Amino acid sequence: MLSPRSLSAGLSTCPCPNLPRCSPRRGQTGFAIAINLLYGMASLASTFALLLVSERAIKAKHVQFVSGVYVVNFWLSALLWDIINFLIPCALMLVIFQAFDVQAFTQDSHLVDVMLIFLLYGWAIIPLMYLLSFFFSVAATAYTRLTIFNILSGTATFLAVTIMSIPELGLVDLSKTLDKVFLVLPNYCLGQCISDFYQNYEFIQFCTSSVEAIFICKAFNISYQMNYFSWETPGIGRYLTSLSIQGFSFLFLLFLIETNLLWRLRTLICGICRRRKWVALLNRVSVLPEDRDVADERKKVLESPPELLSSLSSPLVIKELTKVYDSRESLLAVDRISLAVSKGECFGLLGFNGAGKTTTFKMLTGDESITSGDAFVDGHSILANIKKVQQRIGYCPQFDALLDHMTGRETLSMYARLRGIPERYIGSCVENMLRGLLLEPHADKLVRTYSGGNKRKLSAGIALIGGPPVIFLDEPSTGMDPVARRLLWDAVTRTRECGKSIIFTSHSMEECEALCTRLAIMVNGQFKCLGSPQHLKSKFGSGYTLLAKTRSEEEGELQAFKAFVEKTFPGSVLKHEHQGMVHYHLTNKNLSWAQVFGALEKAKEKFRLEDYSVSQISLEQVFMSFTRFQHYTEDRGK
Ligand SMILES: Nc1ncnc2c1ncn2[C@@H]1O[C@H](COP(=O)(O)OP(=O)(O)OP(=O)(O)O)[C@@H](O)[C@H]1O
Repeated sequence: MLSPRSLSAGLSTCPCPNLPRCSPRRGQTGFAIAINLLYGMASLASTFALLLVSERAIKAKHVQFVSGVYVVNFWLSALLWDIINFLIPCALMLVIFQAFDVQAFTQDSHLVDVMLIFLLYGWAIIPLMYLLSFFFSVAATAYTRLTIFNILSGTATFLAVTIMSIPELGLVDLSKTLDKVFLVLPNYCLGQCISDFYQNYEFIQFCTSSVEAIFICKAFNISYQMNYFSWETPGIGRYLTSLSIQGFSFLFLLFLIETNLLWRLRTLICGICRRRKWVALLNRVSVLPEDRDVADERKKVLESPPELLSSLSSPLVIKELTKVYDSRESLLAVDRISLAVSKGECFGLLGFNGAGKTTTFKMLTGDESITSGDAFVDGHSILANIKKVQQRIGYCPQFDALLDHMTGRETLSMYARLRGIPERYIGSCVENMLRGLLLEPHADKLVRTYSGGNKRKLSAGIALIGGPPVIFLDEPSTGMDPVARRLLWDAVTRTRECGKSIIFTSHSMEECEALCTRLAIMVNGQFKCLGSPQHLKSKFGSGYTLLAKTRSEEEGELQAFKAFVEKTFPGSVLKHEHQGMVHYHLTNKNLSWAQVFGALEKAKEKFRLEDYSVSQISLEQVFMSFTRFQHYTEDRGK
């Protein structure tokens, strides 16, 4: 029997060299169309991974999930939209077939058949591109590598099978085996569908054209299928069936990955293997003494069930939350923190770079796995029901997770919709947020044209819109100008006063003093102190701060003033000295304001001080006093 592929490759086995319909040149047409189509489709298909890679890399996808998007909705809507977009160039291709009178694809109702081939190919290749997009974090790299993959998995496999099916090479059996193996590749199936469809049409045309032709076809055992979708060669039934199954399989794998089932399984297995190592790591750290307030908070959380704490108006309960990163060597990033955040509370998480603040947020929003412990939002466990938790939280990540091709207004409207705000209120809600954050002049500009500060405002707006019960803000005011920062503080304060729980990180002590009702200083993944700003200042910063400026040209007077301070306020510590400016910590707790000012007013005349100020110890000084606890591992010292 003659293989249609051997003919399609333009081989000398054509049984009817004198008949124009079966000339080798005509035999090559289907093959050539298939090859060219595969090249085109290789680059078209890889474009469907571009947006996904960027969305995942900048965490925009995560923020959408946190804002309440269901995994199924996210992927099926993406698939539907991409298939529609994919079918547009496919429809143009049909117009080209029509324009060039490619009868095999245009006669009878073949346009519909070819469209079905394209549709099933799209159904299979798009989810495959979605799956492979997980291997990349840069869109351009994803595009080039996926195009190469598509070319190899389409053109190369199609060519290999076609060449091996030449009887003279003696590899027909191998080609048949490979034909079955490559059925798992959408690009291969597309090539075969187009090529075989064309050949089948040619055979039908020739073999049914005259009595002699029927005789020739019988004599040379040329098989053709009147039903183009037949299972037997050159029907394309098995390729189409394979494409349909591939679509379902790739989507199934995608949901396995997205629902973190595979990842959870891996974490569970790794957890069992590494548990002993982790326990040793935790035991090593646990010998350090704990601050009284931190211990009290831990006791409160551990002694009451989270449901009870939630009903007692603590929507966020963190219970012994721990994270160990297992990259090169185990790194304890978050060390058994316990905390209950009440309604209407703004809790500040302060810490040095690499202290573990962002990791805590990542675990609380479902972006990172939890090594041990748990957290509860409105009584729902993160471990058991992350979706319910995500529907109740707003998240402003450390780096802006914004979609560049949308405007600020569109972005806020989208998140308002995701939060479930009724359609009729969305406009006013978005307007209020834009006004509140001073974003109105930029509302209709594309996000990619925004300055860093405006992007930050928009990220904060996304977290605040719709007023979820618990809001996480990771360094929300970074890069904002002073006016914008104050507007953000106002927005955060208004949200807090509406009874929402806010937990935020910042490196600005001024911001913490302005916003926090309570705060904790985190060092090496542990809370080192916890309480209201005033409580921490009183507890860790007794005494006063003295800043004085002498006339720098007179060194003698400076030395005399220093001697005066040390004599008048015994135990005072010189913190800094710079160009005639001295910074003292007056440690004596029993000094009154009157004593300090009285002494300094006299000194002002005597030592010709340019200026001086006395203040209570600042939060920054309290923060700085914890520097000694921070150890910088290779990773920590970012
Ligand atoms: N994916 C990761 N793999 C391994 N180690 C990590 C990973 N992410 C963070 N770390 C390490 O965990 C520690 C805590 O990092 P984290 O980003 O939580 O700190 P942070 O307090 O948010 O710092 P910053 O103030 O600079 O944002 C650091 O030592 C960091 O190097």
